[in-house]
Amino acid sequence: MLSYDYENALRVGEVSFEDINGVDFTSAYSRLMEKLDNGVVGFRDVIYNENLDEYKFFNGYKNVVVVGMGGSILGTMAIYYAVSAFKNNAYFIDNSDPEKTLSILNKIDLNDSIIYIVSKSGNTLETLVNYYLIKKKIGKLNSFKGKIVFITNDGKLKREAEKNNYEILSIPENVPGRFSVFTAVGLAPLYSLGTDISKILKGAREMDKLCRNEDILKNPALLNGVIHYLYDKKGRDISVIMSYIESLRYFGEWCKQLIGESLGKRGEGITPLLSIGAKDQHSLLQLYMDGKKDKIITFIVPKKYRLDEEIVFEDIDDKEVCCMLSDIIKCEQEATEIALTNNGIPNVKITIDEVNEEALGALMYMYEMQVGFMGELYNLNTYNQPAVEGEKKICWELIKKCDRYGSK
Ligand SMILES: O=P(O)(O)OC[C@H]1O[C@](O)(CO)[C@@H](O)[C@@H]1O
Repeated sequence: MLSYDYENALRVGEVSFEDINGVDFTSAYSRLMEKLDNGVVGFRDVIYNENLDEYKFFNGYKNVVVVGMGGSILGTMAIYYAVSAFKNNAYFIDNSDPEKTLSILNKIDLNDSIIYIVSKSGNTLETLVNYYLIKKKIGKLNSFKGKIVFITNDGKLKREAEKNNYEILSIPENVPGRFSVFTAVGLAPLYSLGTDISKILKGAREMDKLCRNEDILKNPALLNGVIHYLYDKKGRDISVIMSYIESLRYFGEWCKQLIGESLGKRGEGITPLLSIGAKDQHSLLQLYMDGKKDKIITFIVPKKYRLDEEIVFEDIDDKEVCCMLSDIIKCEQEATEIALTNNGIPNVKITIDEVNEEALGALMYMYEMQVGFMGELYNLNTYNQPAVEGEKKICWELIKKCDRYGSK
């Protein structure tokens, strides 16, 4: 399912096995388990939800449109682009970029679409405006035969959904947005996208068994968390997440928010930097090899690529080589790992069998637990994001000044 190799982070670099034993990870483990057992935070409970029928809306629409920001859409995108990368029936409206949003809405038939409006607070500006834009487009249709589902708990969007009798799904209040992929937030749209949502949860539950292990060497989430915590303390506060498959690009985007928004507090936190192999060997490997010693690399690699083919080519010595396409990218990852290790750059590797629902469930749950453990190590509130509120207040004031008809 998933294996975690950490030797290259202890054999080279500034962190030793003794350093690990010097961290009171047992207390951090206990504090997180207590929070999970007492329901202070609920991202573990939701993976044991047996009643998935409430997420299973009619999935016979040609288009699935998801509108949301941050944790309300990134988890869905991570799994969709990983598992369904070869389909093209999903449209993610995840920004306030008019070109992107209008290029989607001007192209698709909203009558043959199921539309998810996702916002836990119900007050996120971008999601609100994008909803009103869709409402405007629907208003111009003779009749709307699509379906609109709101996934929200509160705010303006909840009131709008109730006023219009739209379908409403709720999110457990004790699950922060960036931890909500295993709730209606991810599972309802992913069901409409033809993803096997029960396999996603199966993978998460398998990983949860490992994450409950107090033996750190058998608990990948705890061990990876302690290693990254220690390297941060040694000055390596940039966590490069380098996936050797394009379909994990949005998994990286989801990780970025999970790590950055959970741990970036009180002047602390590690900085996620996303890379895709093998291509970023030709853009950032120089920096990783010979730049500031402030990075630790995490490789994420599949054992098997779902599409593969034999290739025959001549190498630079004009010698014929016959191999599989996947042999090329696997050699590139191995060569990069060896080169970085030889250069004293610490690195860890997460290997999954292949990119599928179970693997994504396991991988995403591992990172949720890792961030949970790290939040306890830093002794901070992992689950809020107070620093983002200032910008929102300023933006709402500026928006009022944009009102073209002065209806203050
Ligand atoms: O789901 P909501 O309430 O629309 O919030 C969207 C995102 O905005 C944030 O609150 C940050 O502004 C994230 O934590 C959250 O995932």
